[in-house]
Amino acid sequence: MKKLTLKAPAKVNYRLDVLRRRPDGYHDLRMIMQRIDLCDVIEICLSDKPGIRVVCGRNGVPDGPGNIAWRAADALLALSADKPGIDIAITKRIPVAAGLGGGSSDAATVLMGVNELLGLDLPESRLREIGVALGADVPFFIFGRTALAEGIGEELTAIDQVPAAWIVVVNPNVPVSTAWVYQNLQLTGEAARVTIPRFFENVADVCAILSNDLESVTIPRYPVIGEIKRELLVAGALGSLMSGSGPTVFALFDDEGAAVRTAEAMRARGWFAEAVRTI
Ligand SMILES: C[C@@](CO)(OP(=O)(O)O)[C@H](O)COP(=O)(O)OP(=O)(O)OC[C@H]1O[C@@H](n2ccc(N)nc2=O)[C@H](O)[C@@H]1O
Ligand SMILES: Nc1ncnc2c1ncn2[C@@H]1O[C@H](COP(=O)(O)OP(=O)(O)O)[C@@H](O)[C@H]1O
Repeated sequence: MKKLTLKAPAKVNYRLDVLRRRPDGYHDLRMIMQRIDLCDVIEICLSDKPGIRVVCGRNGVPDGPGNIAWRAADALLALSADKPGIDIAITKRIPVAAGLGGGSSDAATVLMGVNELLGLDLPESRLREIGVALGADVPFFIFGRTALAEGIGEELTAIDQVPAAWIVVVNPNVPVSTAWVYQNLQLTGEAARVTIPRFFENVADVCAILSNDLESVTIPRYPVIGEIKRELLVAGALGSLMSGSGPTVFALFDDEGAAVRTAEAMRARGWFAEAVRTI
C-alpha cells in the first residue's frame, strides 16, 4: 500500500505580541515565526484494515485519538469517498509541550501527507482552514515559509527577506500549558502601539526585534528560563528569547562552531539542547 515518510519541523517565535483578548477566549497576536531543522519523523501508510492508528510511544504524548495527528487524519478521511485505513508512526525529536509547536507541525504534516496519499488534491488554503480547527499554529506549518502571523496565528504573510542562522534550543523540561499561560497574562495594551519591521538583512536585525509577551507569565513561574537566556548570551549568542509559551529558550548565532559548543555546554548542565539551522 502507499506510504510516505515526512519530516515535521519545529518553530521558534522571533516575536510574539499579544494584542487583545477576544470574546471566544483566544487572543489576537502578532508573531514572527521561523521553522528550524529540529524535526519529528512521520510515516503515513494506507492500509486495507479500516480505521486510523497513531503510534508515538513517547511519554506525555497520547497514541490513538488523543493525538493531534489522529485528528488531522480523521478530518481528511471525512472528506474522502474512499475510506482506507491509515497507519501513522511518529518518531518524536521535538521536545513536548515546549513552545516549539511540535504537535501542530505533526498535524500539518499529516494533513499534507494524507491529502497526497488519498489524492484529495485540496488546495493549501483549504488545508489551512482545516488546520486552524486543530490548533492555532497548524496553518503556519502548512504555509511553509517564515511568516508574520496575525489573528490567532492563522493570518499569514510571507517574510521573504530573513537571514539563515544557527539556532541553539535549550529545554529545561518543566511542564508549561499554553492555555494556562494565556489565562494568566496581564495585557498592557503596549504591543498594539508599536510597529515591527518585516525585512531582516542579517541576524542582528532579527535580534533587534526579539520579544515575547508570554515571558511575563512563564519566567516568574520558572526562573530557570531567565537563567538559560542569560547563560546563552554569556556564551556569545547574538540574542536569546523564550519560544511561544515556553519553557524552551532559543538563541541566535551566526557561527556554527559557537552554536555547537554552546549546545554541548548546555547539555552538560543536564538540559535538552541542540544546535540547528533555520529552514
Ligand atoms: C503560544 C504559541 C505561539 O506560537 O505556541 P506554543 O507555545 O503553543 O508552541 C501559540 O499561540 C499557541 O498555538 P497552539 O498551541 O496551536 O494553540 P491551540 O492549541 O489552538 O490553543 C491552546 C490554548 O491556547 C490559548 N490560545 C491559543 C492561541 C491564541 N491565539 N490565543 C489563545 O488564547 C487558548 O486558551 C487555547 O485553548
Ligand atoms: N503529535 C503530538 N506531539 C506532541 N504533543 C502532542 C501530540 N498530540 C497531542 N499532543 C499533546 O499536546 C500537548 C502540547 O504539545 P506540543 O505541541 O508539543 O506543545 P507546544 O505547542 O507547546 O509546542 C502535549 O501535552 C501533548 O500531550
